[in-house]
Amino acid sequence: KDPRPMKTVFSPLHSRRHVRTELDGGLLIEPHEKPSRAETILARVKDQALGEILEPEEFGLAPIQRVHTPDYVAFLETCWQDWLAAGKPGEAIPAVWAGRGMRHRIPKDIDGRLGYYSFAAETSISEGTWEAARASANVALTAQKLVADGERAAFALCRPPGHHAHADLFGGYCFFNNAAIVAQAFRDQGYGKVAILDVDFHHGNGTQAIFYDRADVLTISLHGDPDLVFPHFLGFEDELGEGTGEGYNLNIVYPPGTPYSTWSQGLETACERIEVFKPDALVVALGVDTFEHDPISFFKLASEDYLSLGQRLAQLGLPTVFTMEGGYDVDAIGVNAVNVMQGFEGKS
Ligand SMILES: NCCCCCC(=O)NO
Ligand SMILES: [Mg+2]
Ligand SMILES: [Zn+2]
Repeated sequence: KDPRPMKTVFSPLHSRRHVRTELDGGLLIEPHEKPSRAETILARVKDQALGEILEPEEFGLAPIQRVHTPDYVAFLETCWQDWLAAGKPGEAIPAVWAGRGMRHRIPKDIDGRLGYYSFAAETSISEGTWEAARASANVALTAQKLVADGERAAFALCRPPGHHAHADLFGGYCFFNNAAIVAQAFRDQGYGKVAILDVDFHHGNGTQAIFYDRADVLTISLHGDPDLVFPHFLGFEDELGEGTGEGYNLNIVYPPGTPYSTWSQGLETACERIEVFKPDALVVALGVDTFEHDPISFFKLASEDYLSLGQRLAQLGLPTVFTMEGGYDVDAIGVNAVNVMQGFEGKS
């Protein structure tokens, strides 16, 4: 049991992601996934003296490409300049996809490549998105290194988030799947089994897909019913994994209005599954859009429930990396995210 306070990893480069648009309800709105989210959490970490705050080390592309395909990474690196070179007036937004009966091949044109490499249209790209996404992955990998070097737990204050990103798809405000990159880094460093627990309101579709046929990484997500909310096309309870991975994916789905008293039953099921799996490390994809006042979600967790969540996770007794995912009530995001860490550290 490590008595030392939990370290937080944060990069000011998150602010290089500052898109002006998000397609929502037929309008281009101010994006929910905005810089003040990370700044508010950072301020709360400092206000609560949670622990030391570190800037990330540079890990390069190799650990990213252990999860994401080289062509996808290359696409993200040049997307904005390709879009500008094509003379487009606005931010880069995908608008065309291969529907049923069409071909999944990689077009030359930037509009075609935006569609090929995404699954949703709300996630605009502009200048600095690449740099911010790379920094977010470095934040996650620095937290993983802290834990691998002996810390009991570390908080990767990631922005942009990652759990919706597939091996070669962006969407849901995500580009690099930070939680998956951390899990794969643990595996590459000899941790035989890793569990990823996604407590974000939304299904971690990217994380599920990346490890779906593998038994060495257990993926679990609690989330709003995909029949009703994003990501709509994955995250149902009958998705159990495939091939070698069958039995190593668990989705726990809840309806609108779900309070912590109900949600925590799913958390208990998840924790019991993790205990049976006996992993060598735990990655928690931490979204706090489960909050009762979150503008885009429909669960009813209260701020104090995040203390309980942290306490429960600590009881697993595993080396733990938290990767920041969603949460859009910016006034409350700092208290809610840091409550998880303080609960983990024993605060009730
Ligand atoms: N209308 C798009 C909603 C994207 C989901 C964002 C999120 O918080 N995922 O965890
Ligand atoms: Mg989730
Ligand atoms: Zn979310």
